[in-house]
This record gives sequence, C-alpha cells and structure tokens, in this order.
Amino acid sequence: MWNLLKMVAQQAADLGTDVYLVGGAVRDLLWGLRPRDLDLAVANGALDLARRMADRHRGTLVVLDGQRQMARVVFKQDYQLDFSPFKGAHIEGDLRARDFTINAMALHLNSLCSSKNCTSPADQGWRSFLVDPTGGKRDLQLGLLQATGNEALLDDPLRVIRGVRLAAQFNLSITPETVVLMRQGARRIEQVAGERIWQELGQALTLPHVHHWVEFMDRELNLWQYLLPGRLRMEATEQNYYHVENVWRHCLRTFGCLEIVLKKYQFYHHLAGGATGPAVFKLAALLHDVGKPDTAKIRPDGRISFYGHAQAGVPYAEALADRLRLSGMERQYLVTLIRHHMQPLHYFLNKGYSDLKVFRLFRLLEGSFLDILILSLADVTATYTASERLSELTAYREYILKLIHRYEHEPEFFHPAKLLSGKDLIALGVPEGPLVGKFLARLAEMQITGAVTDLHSAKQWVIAELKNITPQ
Ligand SMILES: Nc1ccn([C@@H]2O[C@H](COP(=O)(O)OP(=O)(O)OP(=O)(O)O)[C@@H](O)[C@H]2O)c(=O)n1
Repeated sequence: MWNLLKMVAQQAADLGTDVYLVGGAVRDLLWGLRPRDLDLAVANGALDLARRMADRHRGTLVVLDGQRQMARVVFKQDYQLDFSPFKGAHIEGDLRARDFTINAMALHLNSLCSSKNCTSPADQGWRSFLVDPTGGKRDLQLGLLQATGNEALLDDPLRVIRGVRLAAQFNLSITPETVVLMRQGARRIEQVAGERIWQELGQALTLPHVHHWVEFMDRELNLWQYLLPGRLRMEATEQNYYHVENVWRHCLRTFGCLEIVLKKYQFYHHLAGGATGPAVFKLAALLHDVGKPDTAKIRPDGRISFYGHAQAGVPYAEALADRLRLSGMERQYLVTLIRHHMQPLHYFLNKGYSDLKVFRLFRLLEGSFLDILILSLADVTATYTASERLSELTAYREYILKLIHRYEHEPEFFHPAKLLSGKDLIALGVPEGPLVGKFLARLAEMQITGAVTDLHSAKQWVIAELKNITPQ
C-alpha cells in the first residue's frame, strides 16, 4: 500500500498538485488496520491524476462522475483508489465538512513521500504528516465518537446510522452532545435514499454483536420508528399468549437471542441469503411478529393456531424491502423468513417428529430450513425466558437442535435421489401443468416413507395414482 501511495504522490508532484489520503483509510491506519479502499482528496485535477495512475501503473479506471471530477482506479482487485477534489477551498475545510472527527483526518502524501518516512506503516514517522483539524486522533485514542460540528448530521442524516455502525465496529462511546445531534438527525432519516440506508444498516447488522446498538437506536434515537413499518403498532400490541411484553419488546429480545444462538452454535457460516444474508436475517428477527395481532388463537380443542400473524407480516416485510431497495434475493429471503417463522413451533406442538413430518417441514421452508429453525429457536427462547417457561424451552431447543443435526448430517434424507423426472411423468401419462409438480412432491414423500424404493416401484405408484385421477 505504501508503494502505491508513493506512486500517487509522484504523479501528483508531476502534475503540480497536492494529494491527501483521507477519511476511513487514515482512521484505519491509526487503528492498526491495513485499509484497501483508499480515498484521495486532490487539490486540482483529480481526474487527471486518476487517469495517470491507471495509465502508468496498469490500473482500471472508472469515471464515477466526470463533472464532479470523481474517479476510481482498481489495482488487480487488491486496492481501490477513489479520487475526488477537495470539498471546499482547502483540505481543512474538506475535513471539517465530514461526519465524525475520527473520519476527518488526512495524510499529506506529497510531504510524506518526499521524506524518508514513506517506507512502511510500521515506521510510525508517517503520523507527523497527519492533518487533524477536529481532534480525531485524540478521540480515537479515547474511544470516542464525536460529530465534526452541529450541522454534520443534519446535512446528511445517513451519518446517524454511520455513527452507530462506527461505534459498534470500533467499540466507541458516543459523546452525549453527539447523541443529541444524532437524535435530531434521525428525524430526517426519511429524506435519505433507501439504498444508502441499507448499505450502512446492512453493514451494522452484519457485525456479530449489535443488540446493544439496536436497542440504542430505539431508546436514544427513535430510529426504528422511522425505519420500520409497523414499529409503533408492534409496541401498542401485547403478545396475546403468555402476556409478558409487547410485540416490539419481544422482537428486540428475539434479536438479542438470535445473536446468542448464532454465536453459541457457530451458525453464522451456514446461513442462506448471500453476502448480506446475516443482515437480512437480523432484520427479520426485528420484524418477525409485525403481523400480530391477527394471530395465535387457542382453539376449542386446546391446540394453538398460529398462521395468521406470520402471513399478515408479509406486506410489512415487502414494504420494508421496497423502502430499503433490497435486491430481489434479499427481499425473497426476508419474506420467506417472516412468512414461515411460526412453522417449526407449529410442527413441534401439533405435528411431531416422524420422517414424513420433518421432510414436509423442510419442503415448506423454501430453501431456508436452517435459517428458519434458528430464527424460531431465538423467537421461542425470547418468549419462554421472558415468561419463565424454561422446561418447555429445553424441550423445544432439543427438537430444533435435533432437526439441525439431521439437516447437517443426512443430506440424502432431505434430497432423495430423483427416480423420475417431470418428462418421465408426462411420458407415463401425467397431464402437463401443475399436476407434474404435485406428483414429483408426492413421489419424494413416498420415497421418505419407504413406499417407493426404486424406479420400478416409482412407476407402479404413478400408474396406480393416475387411475385415481378422475378422467375428464
Ligand atoms: N455520509 C458520509 C459518508 C462518508 N463521509 C466521509 O467520507 C469518508 C469515506 O466514506 P466511506 O468510504 O463510505 O466510509 P469509511 O469511513 O471509509 O468507512 P469504511 O471503510 O468502514 O466503509 C468517511 O471516512 C468520511 O470522512 C462523510 O463525511 N459522510
């Protein structure tokens, strides 16, 4: 990295301009990290400098905004350099216009690289070229997050969420004055584009232990009220069985339990949902009961019917996905988690643990079997610990862990070899259309129960079933 920065300084000197390493990269260096995304503020000719770096050092140039002179140069996927002009007349002005003091520092590369100190980050000499007009270095040492000024968070309310993310990431305390500014900024969060919110919120939620910060966003900043559709309604709705706390408190508790369950059983790496999967998963925990109170009813026979509220939560999940502009995959994942989160408990209470029931539950959960089992365990842990029903919790935990163990150790059970394809079924006389899918699903279940064991018995079963279909 240091060599790359030397090259930047050299090219800048040739162009007769000043260049500074700024923002998060400087913070990370002081924190002892090796940044890979390097932001560079250039006095004049940012685009020319980016072009020279790409041409002369075999980087790939992407002009991000030609008019505003912003460009990115990528080097063999190792480092990414973002060039932009100073915001303001000079570097101090640029830094003061940034979000937090720890992000408002710069390194003057021209001076640094013309000195003998430009060798390696281990050589601490580079610190003497720090430009730090707001006291970022001191704040970082003290573990404090502080806004650069009174307007910083009103100018760009996204910075409120960035602040929470940075505090969580670097384990910082937010100064009381900055908390007040964050609270004011939070009221304007609705002005911020959904994709920007999701980018920061997603990063924050991906961190492994943010329960405390999620509570902070609620208690101190009222942020969830602006971000989550249904947040107020959840607070106004009592859990309608066990009557311990309102739905929103329960969801916050579930969020905390989810982080514990994920850590305790090392589940982080098994989740579906792609790179942002963990963040969507946690969002689902926070929203999972939003559909209450159209909800669990005790039926006359004493059994509990759960379907209503999980289904009723789907439109809220969709509205949130739209607001945050989640990708199609993220949206689908969120909706699936919300829609089916009650099913494992429903199966536990009402259906039992036969092979067929386990297989049906697996099929029902649409590729998110493991994730929904974990969410359900967190959900039930939250409910049963709050209402001190610990023996029931033990039984449920055993049930879920047994399912998870089976899922991880018996892949052939969950994915039985396909004896007949859709085409085979049609050749045997199954009418084209939805019936083919139904036959395939039934056939898989027949394999699970052992009623069908090989190609011959599969064909026999299909032929016999076809006779049961009334001819039109
Ligand atoms: N809303 C924002 C976004 C960014 N910045 C400034 O731009 C720098 C670069 O932003 P970005 O690359 O998004 O974040 P980093 O702080 O570099 O953090 P990370 O590398 O962890 O994403 C920040 O350090 C900060 O100085 C800001 O003031 N306000």
